[in-house]
Amino acid sequence: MGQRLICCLDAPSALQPPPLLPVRRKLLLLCIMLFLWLYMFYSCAGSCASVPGLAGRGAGEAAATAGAHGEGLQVLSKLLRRAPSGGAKGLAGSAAASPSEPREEQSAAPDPTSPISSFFNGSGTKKLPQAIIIGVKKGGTRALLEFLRVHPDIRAVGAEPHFFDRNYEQGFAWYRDLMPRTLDGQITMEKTPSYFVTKEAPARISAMSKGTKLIVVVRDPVTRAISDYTQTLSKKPDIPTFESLTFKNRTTGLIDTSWSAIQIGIYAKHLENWLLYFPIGQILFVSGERLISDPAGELGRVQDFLGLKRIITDKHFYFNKTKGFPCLKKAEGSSKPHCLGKTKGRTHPNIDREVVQRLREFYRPFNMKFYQMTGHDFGWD
Ligand SMILES: Nc1ncnc2c1ncn2[C@@H]1O[C@H](COP(=O)(O)OS(=O)(=O)O)[C@@H](OP(=O)(O)O)[C@H]1O
Repeated sequence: MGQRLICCLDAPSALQPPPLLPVRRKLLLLCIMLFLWLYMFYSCAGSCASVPGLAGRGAGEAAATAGAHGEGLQVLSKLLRRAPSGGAKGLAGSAAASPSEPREEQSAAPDPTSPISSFFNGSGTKKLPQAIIIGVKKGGTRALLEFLRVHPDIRAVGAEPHFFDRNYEQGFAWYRDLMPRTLDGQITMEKTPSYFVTKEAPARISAMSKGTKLIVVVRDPVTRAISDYTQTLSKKPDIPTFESLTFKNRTTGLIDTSWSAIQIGIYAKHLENWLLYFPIGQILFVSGERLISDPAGELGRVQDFLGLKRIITDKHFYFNKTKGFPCLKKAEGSSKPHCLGKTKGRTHPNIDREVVQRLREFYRPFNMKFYQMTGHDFGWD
């Protein structure tokens, strides 16, 4: 009996839990926590784009940022990339219909309705934009916005809201809701290139705020028209030739100014409309050509105009020979190089040299007027 007692006291007690159990319990608890954590991240995939630091970026880019923060988060990155990126209410439809911006070029909009996402969106508020890229279509507006997003003090909505032209009746609350959350000192931005040629846009933007800073990326109107035509051709291969659309009467050489591809390039005429509501100093004109040949230089001007520290410099860019354009060494929220998609930098069709020449003559007086109005010679002639 005594022997048995000694034996039982020495042996692991039946009353004590085996030493492995607490470890298992801890492991189980850890697993549950990890699962919950994964679930929360997965659920907020879209909304993470609204979290300061990731604002206005799609789930993929948000994921890339998460991935950059640690090895373990790389698994999360993959999950997030697969996560459905919901469109902001009412925006998806209008953006899909946008003639200036094919859908594949737009960043995924966040899903602000997810309840778990609001947990992550605690800091920052949605504000109406203080600066807008108002044009011009095919000027290089997407490149400018993507480059600006590298700046930590800029938060931009990825898709084109088309508020001041197509969605104005939705009201300012709708518009504000599309915006990413920002902290004090951060600038909210959007770009919709069609604003520049929309008659009502200047009065409407002025009604939102007289102090709104306006940015216009302008490009040689002849190349811009060809770029515009190339985009339409890529969607509708059966359209008439550029040459035939250019003229009302080819024999007399009368240009068809009602064709939007031609009309948009009469910059001086559109600018007059803006100057009724905004002083010229409140509008920055970015050269679409220089945005390609010297992106850092143009970005320097834009940062000055926005009152921001010059953080985006030549260190951020490299020239991608295959793409034929400058690209970002690191897209914001990613460690990987980033070029714009294949709908930017399309090969243009060859246009009859005489037609190009005629168009140059047509635009010359308007260009001169535009140089005079802006105090800047863009060198298109
Ligand atoms: N870095 C970089 N990468 C690619 N493309 C660049 C870049 N910088 C400017 N561009 C020029 O941008 C032109 C498209 O202009 P937008 O972005 O304003 O087009 S849109 O109105 O939003 O559809 C596009 O016009 P196309 O070349 O005719 O396709 C480009 O020439």
